[in-house]
Formats: sequence, structure tokens, C-alpha cells
Amino acid sequence: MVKQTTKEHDLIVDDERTSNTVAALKQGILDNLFYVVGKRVEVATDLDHFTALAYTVRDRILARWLTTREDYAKHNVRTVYYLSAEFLMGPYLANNLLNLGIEDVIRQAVAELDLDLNHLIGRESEPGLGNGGLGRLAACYLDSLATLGVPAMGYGIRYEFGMFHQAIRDGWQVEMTDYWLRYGNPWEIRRPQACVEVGFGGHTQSWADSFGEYKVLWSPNEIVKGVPFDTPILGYRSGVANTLRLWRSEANESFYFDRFNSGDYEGAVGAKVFAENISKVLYPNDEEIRGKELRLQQQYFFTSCSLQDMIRRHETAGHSLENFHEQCTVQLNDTHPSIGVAELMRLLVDIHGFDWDKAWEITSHTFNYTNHTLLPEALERWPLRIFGLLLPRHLELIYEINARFLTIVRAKFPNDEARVARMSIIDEHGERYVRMAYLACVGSSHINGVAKLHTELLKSDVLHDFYELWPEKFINVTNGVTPRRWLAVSNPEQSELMTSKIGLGWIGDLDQLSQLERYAEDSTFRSEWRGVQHAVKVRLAQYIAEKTGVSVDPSSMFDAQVKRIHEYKRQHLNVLYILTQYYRLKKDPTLEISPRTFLFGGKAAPGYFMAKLIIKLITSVAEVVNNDPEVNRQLKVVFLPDYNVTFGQLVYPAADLSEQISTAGKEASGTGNMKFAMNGALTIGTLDGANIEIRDAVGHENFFLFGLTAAEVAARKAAGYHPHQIYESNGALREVIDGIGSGRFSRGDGSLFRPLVDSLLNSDPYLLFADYQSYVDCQDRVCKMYRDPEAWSRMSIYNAARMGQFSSDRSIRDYCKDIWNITRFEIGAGVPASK
Ligand SMILES: [N-]=[N+]=N[C@]1([C@H](N)O)O[C@H](CO)[C@@H](O)[C@H](O)[C@H]1O
Repeated sequence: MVKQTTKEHDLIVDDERTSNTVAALKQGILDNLFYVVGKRVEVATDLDHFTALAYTVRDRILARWLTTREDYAKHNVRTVYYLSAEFLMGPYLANNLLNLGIEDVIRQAVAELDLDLNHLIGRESEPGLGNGGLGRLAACYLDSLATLGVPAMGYGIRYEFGMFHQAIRDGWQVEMTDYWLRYGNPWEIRRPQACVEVGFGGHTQSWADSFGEYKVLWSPNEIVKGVPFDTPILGYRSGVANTLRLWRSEANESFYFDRFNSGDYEGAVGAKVFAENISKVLYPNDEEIRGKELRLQQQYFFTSCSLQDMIRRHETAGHSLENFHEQCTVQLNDTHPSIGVAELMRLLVDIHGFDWDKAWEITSHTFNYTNHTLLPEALERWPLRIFGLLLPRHLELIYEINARFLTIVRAKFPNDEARVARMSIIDEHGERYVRMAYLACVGSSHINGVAKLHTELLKSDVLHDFYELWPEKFINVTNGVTPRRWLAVSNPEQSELMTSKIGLGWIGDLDQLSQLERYAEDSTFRSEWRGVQHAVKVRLAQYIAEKTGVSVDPSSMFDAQVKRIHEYKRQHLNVLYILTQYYRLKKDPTLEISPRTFLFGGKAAPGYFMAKLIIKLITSVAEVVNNDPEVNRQLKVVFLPDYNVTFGQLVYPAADLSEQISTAGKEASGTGNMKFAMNGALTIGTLDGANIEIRDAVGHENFFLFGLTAAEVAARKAAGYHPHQIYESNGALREVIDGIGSGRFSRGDGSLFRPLVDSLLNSDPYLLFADYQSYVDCQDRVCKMYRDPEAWSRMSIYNAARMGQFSSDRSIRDYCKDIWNITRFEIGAGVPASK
């Protein structure tokens, strides 16, 4: 991590106990080992030392945390509430050391206790409370919100079991439970006094009160307690620490004992199990819904807890609910918390006695909705049967919201009942559904996509009707990633080199990376750049050898594709190229091919058969290629198991080539693409998601482009797409497909990959065949370019230098300006910072 000194605007003064001298830190670690972990040094394990160190670091965050809260309360700040079913935070220790600016003194203090900081950092189990991009984006945004001093709070679910651990057995993915809390979690604080109650099921009764007012009472038949666990989110050198509040579901004592005491043991235990099950485990599906009732329970549970908590904080601060939307703005991270629209209406109308119109004005000015996917199978819709049983009052409220909404639609588009049916929150087809994306659109002031192309496709396709009705609601905010974790923490080598040229400022202001441009033409710097890259690759090669036993050559090109396994992300297209090279080399072993190591990583949703088969294809091809002396000097294929944040921090800095090869129009944005390019990797990619903006930023000449555009994909499909014709007309492709189908890469079992081969030959829904030749030709250009290290490192430096706009700080500034209308806050200065 880069050398650092405490900057002036970290105004918090540490007291004796939390000063940052080596002596005080050593004492802190020893005190926490004894008083908190309850161990003497002599018998302490690495894990004990890690825990004591974590508490020592947390001690130095607490003052900033409490002061932040006090300052926000004192100044009545408008606050952002980021509601997300997923927060993929990754391990905290190294990031907190960077943001506190104490890494060097801690490293010395730990060393003087005969311990190794990097080793202790490696002992932390990461909270895998997310599936992929959506969850990690929420984490990057929390880091930027605190760094920019934006009053904010993250609300989510404290899953007891996070994202499953992935092992590869006989080439297949095997899922294992993630006991991330096995050794406790030093970063969180349980807040039992802030728990809330959440109801499920039951029935409603309605009547007209003495003023003729229509009243409704909901009598749930299950009551669950939501208990918050708070984690401080420290900004980078801002002195600000915001809060991530994650809810755990627990049995509601009284509810549980009443049944117990009445001898209804089954009911009592049932209630307890029901309650505790809700926050038990993360649903491991990325981009596809599995309409399980428990999933809806999870969504309603954390959303209701969060909204009740926000109302309580608002009223405790002496505010009237009349101006709730002026003090609070809520970002819905996809549709997972969109039930919040109906829940806030319930709380305002049923509990706080607001009339409908006032309640709606508050609600519709409180929420903003971010869409993260265009895939139809990922747009959440709940069967009325499940919805009505679990949330009878909310269904009534949604009917009312929908009726009033469709009146607006009919007014603007008279005599267009087809449009009315298309736009209705209630899908009348089949068993009838609640369309959550539509509820989110109707109940939100702003609707944003996560990259320019994605937002355009939302306007022209998935949410076109809503765009025609409310064009003013639609806005784009292209994703970003935090340079703290993904550069300064993950790639200290490159960070040191950059800092030696342009200073430290880039960590807090990534646009300063542009000062690196002039060094791209400096051959000395280019060789230093290559030196750094090689050192990082050596580190990854060691990790690969440790984890898989496969030895890879750090001087080969590291070609990486790490992301969730999904057909639209086309990991299998990457395999088609590997096999194309394989067959070329088998025909002519003397062929000049610069050695390349193909790195794959990523989890498949447990129920997603084709994704699992793609993993098996990769591991099967690896087995053949890596053990074939005719090709394994030039080609190496590695599937690295259990891809997560910690693993990502090793791969992104080490890659030479970043594979962003999704079918154009399918990847909403991507964020791995940004992490790779920031670390100097060159991208081979399609004009999809944020690839387009990355290519425009780094320079078209510094990006390897291939494939159909989104419009061409749509046209190809509309015209009727016949993949078999391409198979017949392209010999190299035919050889590869026949090879896979023959069993050559599956120990002779020709049936193993039949489903994949048939899907490609008959429908190829993600147009691999259509893009195959363009991809192969592009890869050949990559090969050629890699043989010119000067040219390659020049392009690599330009890539890194021009990634400023992909900092999550820029994204958060856009949200503040275009959606949340919120000003940043200067802790201690007591005045809002400039916009
Ligand atoms: N859900 N979801 N969507 C995704 C990712 N899978 O998590 O959100 C990410 C964050 O917005 C996007 O970068 C990515 O393209 C998109 O597919």
C-alpha cells in the first residue's frame, strides 16, 4: 500500500488510547488480545492476533464514526439511504488501514510483535453478502459516499451464510456453505435497542371511521424481530465514517413464548424457525429469479426494517413526517427492495394516518430506482398467489397505486388499452403477477441505468412505455469502482510507481491519473511499468500454484475472464478461441504463438445447468491442453476456484488482457472491465455496457474491439439467425465444435457436452457463432501486439491514465447532482462542502 501521512482534513484527534504511534498501536493490540479476545500472547493463534489487530483498528474508527453521526444530527443533514439486498464488502482490514492512513505504523507495530501484517490481513474471512457486480457496486458506492463526505447509510441483510464457496471436483463446480461468521466479526456492533418488528401473512379488515375515513387494519399471523448490526464505513482520509446497517431476523420473544406457554410447541418452534430462516442465507442467483417465497420474505423484511428505522430516526430528530422526502432520499438497488414503495405507503397511511395523496407525494419523492439488467428472466415478478398470502395489505395498496397510475396512463394515451395492459403493475397473463420493476418505476422520481448503452436500451426497449410517459425520470449514471480497494490496496506496486511520478492525489481524485499520460512515451517508465506488472504476475502465479497445483509462466500473457458464469457473458466463446489455437498448434507445432495463460474464475448459480456445464468444459479443455506437450508451452488454461473479492484483488492487477466479450446489448455495464483497465490491462471486448465508454476514454487505438453491435445483434435475430450455416461455412469453427462434440475433451464421452453443442448449433441465443471469426481475428491482433512489449506497455499506461471517470467517486457525484440533490459534508467544518 502506498506511503502516506495524515492529511490536514482528517480533523479527528486520536486520544492516548487511539493515537497512532507504534507504541500505542502495539499496546492496543496486546490490550485487545487480552481484554477482548481473552488470550495471552504465548497461546494466541494467528486468528487471535488478527482479531486483536482488527479491534485495534476499529478503536481508531469509532471516534470518527460517533463524531460523524453527531455532526449529521447537529446539522440536520439530508441523507441518502442505499437499500440493497446485497453488499459484497470484501475483507475490511487492509482497506481501513489505507483510509485511516496508518498502514506503515501498523506494519511496524505488528512486526515488533513478531507478526507479519500481510499474513494477518490474509486471515480475515470476507463477508460474501452478494453475488457479483450489483453487490460489489453497493460496496464501492459506500466507500465513495464516505470519502466524499455524503451523509449516507447502507441498509441490507446480515445473511448468516453468504455466497457459497466453490470447489472444483472432477472438473465440476461443488457448492459449500459459507460460514463467514464462524469466528465472529470484529467490525460490527449489534444494536438490540434499535430492533423493529415486521409482520407476515394474516389478513386485513377495513371500515369507515367516524369521519367516514376509510381505515384498514392488517393482522399479520407471523411477527418477526429485525435486529440491526452496524458496521462503520470509513472514507479515505475524509474523517467521515458512515454506517452500514444489516438486519438479522430473530424470533419475537413474546410471540414465541405466547405459543410456547399455550402448549403450542410446534407453533412456537415453527415461529422461531420461520423468523430465523429469513436472514439465514443469500440466494446465490445472479441475473435470474427463483420465485421462492423466502426470497420475497427477505426482501420485505429488510425493506420494512429499514423504512421503519428511517421514520424513527426522522421523528427522533424532531422532524415531521410531512417533510420526510426532503430529509431522506432512498436508492433502490434494483427491484429487490422495491416492495418499499408499498411499505412506505402502508406506514404513512395505515400507521401514521396520512391521506393517500399526501402519502403518495412523500413516497414518490423519496424513492429512486436503479435497473441493473435487461435480461427478461431477471426482471422480478411475483405470482399474486404468493404475494397476496404473504403481504395481503401490500397487495391491496398496490392495486390502489396501480389503479391511480393507469388513470394517468389513460389520460395521456387515451383509447390505448393495449398500452394500459402492457404498463399495468399487475400482469394479467397466466397466474397473474406483480411486476416489481413497474412498481419501482411508478413509485420513484428517478430511474437510471448503469451505463450509457444500457440506459438507452431501457428507454428504447425494456421500459420504453415508461419512458414515453415520464421521459424526465430517466437518467444515466455509469457505474464506477473505488480506486482505494481496486488499486491502492490491491496493486501497491503500480500505486507506488504512479505515486512516485504524480503524487498521492489520485487515490482521492482519480482524474489525476491523466498526469501519467506523458510517461507513456517515456521508455524508462515503460520498462519500470513492465517490471511492476511482472512482479504482480509472479504473485498471482504463486497463488495459482498453491490453489490449483498448475504452474503458469509469469512471462506469458495473462488473459483473464473472471465474472459470474453466464451464457451471455460467453465464457464458452473464449474456449472456442483456445481450441482454435489448440488445433492450429496441433497442425503446426512450430507456429509462432506468444505463450498465453488463460485464467478463468467465476461461480455458476447452483440451479443453472448450462453455466455448470461451461465450467466443466473449461476444466476439461484445461486437462487436455495443459497435459499436451505439443501445445502446453504456448497454451495454459486455469480455472481458479472460489472467485470472490479477495481473489479479485489478486487477479485484476496481474492481468495483461481483460476479456469483456458479452453479446452486445446484454451486459448492463460490467465493473470488472473497469478494475482491469485501471490496473493497466488491455481489453478485448464488444461494444456492450461500459466497454463502449472505456474504449472512448482510453482511445480506440488502445482497445481490442470485435463483434456485432447491439443493433446488429437485434437485426441479426430479427432477420432470422441460423448458427448452423456459420458452422458449415467456417472450417475452423466446425473443427472446434466437432472436437467438443466428439468427446475429445471429455475423456471420450461424446455425450457430455452434447447439450452445449446442440444449443449452439440449433439456436446459439447469444450469437457466439456470429462473433466467432471477428473474435479470433481480434485475438490474433492481440497476439501480434503482445510481441511488441514497448507498444503493449504504452497502451497499458494510456489505459490506466485515462480511467479517471470510472472511479465510483464520479458515479456518486453524478447521483448527488442528478438524482439525490444532496451536498457533501465537511466533518468538523459544520458546513456543507461545495457541490
Ligand atoms: N444483477 N445485476 N446486474 C449486474 C451484475 N450481474 O450484478 O449489475 C452490475 C452492477 O450494475 C452490472 O455491472 C452488470 O452488468 C449487471 O449484470
